[in-house]
Amino acid sequence: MSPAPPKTLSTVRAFDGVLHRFQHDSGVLKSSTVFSVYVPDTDDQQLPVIYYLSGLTCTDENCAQKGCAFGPLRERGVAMVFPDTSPRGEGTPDDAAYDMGQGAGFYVDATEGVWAERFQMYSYIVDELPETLKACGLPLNLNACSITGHSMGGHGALTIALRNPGRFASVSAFAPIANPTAEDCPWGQKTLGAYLGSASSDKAKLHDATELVKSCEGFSAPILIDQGASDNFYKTQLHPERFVDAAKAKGLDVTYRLHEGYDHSYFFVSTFMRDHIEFHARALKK
Ligand SMILES: N[C@@H](CCC(=O)N[C@@H](CS)C(=O)NCC(=O)O)C(=O)O
Repeated sequence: MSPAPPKTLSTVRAFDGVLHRFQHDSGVLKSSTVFSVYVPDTDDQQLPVIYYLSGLTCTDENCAQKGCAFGPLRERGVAMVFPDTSPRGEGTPDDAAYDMGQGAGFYVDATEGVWAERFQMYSYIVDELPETLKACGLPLNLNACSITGHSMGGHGALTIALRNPGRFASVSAFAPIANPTAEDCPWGQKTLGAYLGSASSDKAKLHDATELVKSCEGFSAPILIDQGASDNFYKTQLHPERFVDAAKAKGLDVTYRLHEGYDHSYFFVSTFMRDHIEFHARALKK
């Protein structure tokens, strides 16, 4: 079934391009949802696309406002799509804590309890969002795409890329939650446990980049991961080196950079955003 056409909420000019904000009724999320797309000015009707998946508590706006992505996107002639991080609105379940419920969809298809009906962010990003983008009237080539994300969104980018080999030209992550089913990842234990029944189940391991990479077949896209050494969540939640070691053992093309002094915030993300955009632009041949 074709998704309902999106409605334009706003357009704003920035860095010789336009940030478009759309709303649509998502059949997958069973709610109204919002996403943004930055499109640099161009005569090219076939711009490649980078999907940016945000972290806990974020909407489509955090990275658009603080990620410093537009200048490098304009220079390379690449568009960027910023989805929300969960379903929202009337009738959508939530949790009092910031790390579960609205703003914390974890890019999985929930199967348990109140979450199962709407918390279907994996299917939304993989299937419904690209279909919806086709109806936006923008000059995008949705067959030429890469994916990146921050924290929970880095987890989303890595797991979605690994589960869909050949779909993304490249994948990158800023401080990803890289091994969420591990006992020393409280975010994964709690929230994947709630959404999928148990964080140690085979179902949950399909949403764990470190577990997926150990058994991935046919995946050859280059991978870039940046991590701040002064990130409070580095050793207590994220564990990026576990993914990097497993990817290297598999012979994958992975670059890992640990940056002294950087924390988990958008000061860190924005510092290295240009590198990520250039990394993806090379893979997208821009
Ligand atoms: N609020 C949480 C942390 C949540 C958090 O750090 N979220 C990150 C992604 S994991 C973020 O991007 N926050 C929004 C922002 O900085 O704009 C806490 O106090 O520990």
